[in-house]
Amino acid sequence: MTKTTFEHPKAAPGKPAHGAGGHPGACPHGHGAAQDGTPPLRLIAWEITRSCNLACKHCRAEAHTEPYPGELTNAEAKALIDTFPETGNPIVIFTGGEPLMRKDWPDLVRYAKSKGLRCVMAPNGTLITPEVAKTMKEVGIERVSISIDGPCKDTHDEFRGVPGAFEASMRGIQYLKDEGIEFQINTTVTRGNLGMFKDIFKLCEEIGAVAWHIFLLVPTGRGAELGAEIISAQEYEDVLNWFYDFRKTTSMQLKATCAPHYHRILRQRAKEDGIPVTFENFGLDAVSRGCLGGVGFCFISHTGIVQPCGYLELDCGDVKKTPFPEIWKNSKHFNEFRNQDCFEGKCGVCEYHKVCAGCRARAYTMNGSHLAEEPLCSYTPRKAKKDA
Ligand code: HEM
Ligand SMILES: C[C@H]1O[C@@H](n2cnc3c(N)ncnc32)[C@H](O)[C@@H]1O
Ligand code: MET
Ligand code: SF4
Repeated sequence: MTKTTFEHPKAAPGKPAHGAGGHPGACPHGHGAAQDGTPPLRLIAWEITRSCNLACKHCRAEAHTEPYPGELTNAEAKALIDTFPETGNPIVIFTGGEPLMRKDWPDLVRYAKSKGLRCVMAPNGTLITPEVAKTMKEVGIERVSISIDGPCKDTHDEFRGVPGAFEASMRGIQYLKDEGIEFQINTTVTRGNLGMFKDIFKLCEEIGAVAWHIFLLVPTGRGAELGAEIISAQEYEDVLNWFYDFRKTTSMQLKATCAPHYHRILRQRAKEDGIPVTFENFGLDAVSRGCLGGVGFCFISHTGIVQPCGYLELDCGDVKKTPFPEIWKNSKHFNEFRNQDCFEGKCGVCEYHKVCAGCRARAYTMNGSHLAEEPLCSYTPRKAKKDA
């Protein structure tokens, strides 16, 4: 059975990820920035439906099982896909909600593939049957992410709100493996599972995940009620330093998402270790950056609202009213994110801004503005120190 290999969005070895416009989110596929300096899109997270069969405690979407009104129709969804290639050559993440709850998902993926787009999917894993896995393979899904937030059924099911979720996801993973579809595990970091990290990683290894992506909890949606689960700035510093060291012990691809300050920590630690931050030494992390929202990444909601990411409900445009490439190019907020001068507090003066930029969603939910400083970063920029 042939195995699909998902190539990461990265710069060609030896070449910087920055395009002609100098944006760190520039195109990994050799396409430079547009003539006008608009950075090309690398990744689109597209919430094809918000309906979901689970009830996770932290869910940014506060997803429920019932249908949501206003979901893009099949025709609207295809018209949107038609516009994707104009923005660069983005990888499309078919997400949700639970993307498998949208009946026409195979048709949409087939259509996107016919436009030359690379497609990956982010189901929670519980609805993957042998037939679903076969269809995924047939339509050309290149990688699937499955979220696992605890190393065993008790911890995972408690967090995901539905008994049996862990075992159903594990079964789903087995069906993916049977079809030779590669998968990664996504884990949300909370105070509750911090102590279980080694066990979660061991599980990823045992089941044969190609990557482990950790997502640092954003207190939005149902996650806003999880105050006590949000770890402190110092705990973030500790866990991201641990992640830096742990990376050296495994060949599995590790990535910290919604943890932009990891890109600062990586550079601080690499400098101490005397290791240049190159693709050869650090893989994707060397050529990517922390918050890619509006710079190389965006999110499109089930109704067609474009956002910097799923965790920040900042309306940057409506694809039903404005062509998506125009939104990507002209959105006021996206242009703010492309210019450090627009940032407030220490993120506005930080020498690591270009590789970090802080989590814009946490800035919004915890500090009241999408341009405020990252609330969970303990670093004091050199310039802020001088001015103090
Ligand atoms: C290949 C399979 C992958 C799948 C299925 C996947 C899935 C997801 C999903 C579901 C989200 C959340 C979207 C949202 O609600 O906003 C996300 C976020 C994200 N992913 Fe992935 N991902 C994959 C690979 C990657 C890779 C290789 C990268 C590296 C560049 C990446 C970078 C990101 C970024 C930057 C975010 C947005 C969160 C942020 O702003 O930091 N993903 N991913
Ligand atoms: C794509 C990933 O996003 C996670 N996810 C869902 N809601 C939140 C939140 N509030 N904060 C961080 N991650 C979240 C999912 O659990 C999935 O693993
Ligand atoms: N439902 C999927 C998961 O939990 C993707 C979206 S989460 C808001 O991984
Ligand atoms: S986090 Fe994902 S799986 Fe969980 S309720 Fe939300 S959409 Fe569903």
